[in-house]
Amino acid sequence: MTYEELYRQIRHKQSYLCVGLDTDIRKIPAHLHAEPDPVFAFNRQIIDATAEFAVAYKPNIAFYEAQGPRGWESLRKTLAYIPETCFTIADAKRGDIGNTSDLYARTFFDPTAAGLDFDSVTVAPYMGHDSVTPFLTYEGKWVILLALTSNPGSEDFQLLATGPQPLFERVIQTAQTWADHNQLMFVVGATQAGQIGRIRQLAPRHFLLVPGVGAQGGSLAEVSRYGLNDHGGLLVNASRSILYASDGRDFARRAADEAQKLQREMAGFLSYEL
Ligand SMILES: O=c1ccn([C@@H]2O[C@H](COP(=O)(O)O)[C@@H](O)[C@H]2O)c(=O)[nH]1
Repeated sequence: MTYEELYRQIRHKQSYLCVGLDTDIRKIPAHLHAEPDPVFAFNRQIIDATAEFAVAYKPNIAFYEAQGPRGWESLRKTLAYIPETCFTIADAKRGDIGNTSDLYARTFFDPTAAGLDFDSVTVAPYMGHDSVTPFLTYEGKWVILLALTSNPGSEDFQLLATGPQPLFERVIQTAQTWADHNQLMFVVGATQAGQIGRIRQLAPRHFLLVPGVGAQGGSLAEVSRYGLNDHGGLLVNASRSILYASDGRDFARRAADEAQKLQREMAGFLSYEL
């Protein structure tokens, strides 16, 4: 999906919601365990219930890998089920020496390899340019680079001063020499809303993937205030607050309610920006 297509979806749905498919087999409603593939049965109903409110879906790969071969199959079916009009993110946080990154990229971007054809993958910047650029050789595919993450440990390295700037700012600036806003996004935690204005100055056109509203307590209002640009420019992710709004038979309806609540709030912010 291109930058302009993503923007069109944001305008059309009046939403920059990304639903995180962090599907934990231990948390899904009991009645789904009778299904042949409980994780896919859960995801299918979540996608059906939320697709009108969301422009993106982000399966977190850990939740599927932890299930072994069954998990990879659930992931493959889930990805195939997500509507074409939605942007897809493999939240895998990969990155290694060049030939290894090359294989990670094939895993998520080349459908003839592992049967997966994601639009994007999250990548850790720590190993530098040659660990990231193999992902950028796929036309029409995106790298979403970890910049300033939502967790408390983000302080350990990302905020360390490197000369006059914290390390995460150097990541954002240097990465823009590898790819432009048509192929590169940055992860910025919603819990870091105080930094989003500065990040917008450094990367005015790039999309920011913002996890951390809902269960982690980040503020959608603050993120939107400082992060929106003239193309939306944000994908705000919520996982647990949507997926596990109920653990009963009404889980999909309750997930839709949560997604709609976020979408309505987003529509209010977008009406000033688009
Ligand atoms: O900085 C980061 C980067 C990634 N994540 C991921 O996003 C979701 C958040 O889930 P919630 O349940 O909405 O808290 C999850 O997959 C994380 O691994 C993040 O939270 N922060």
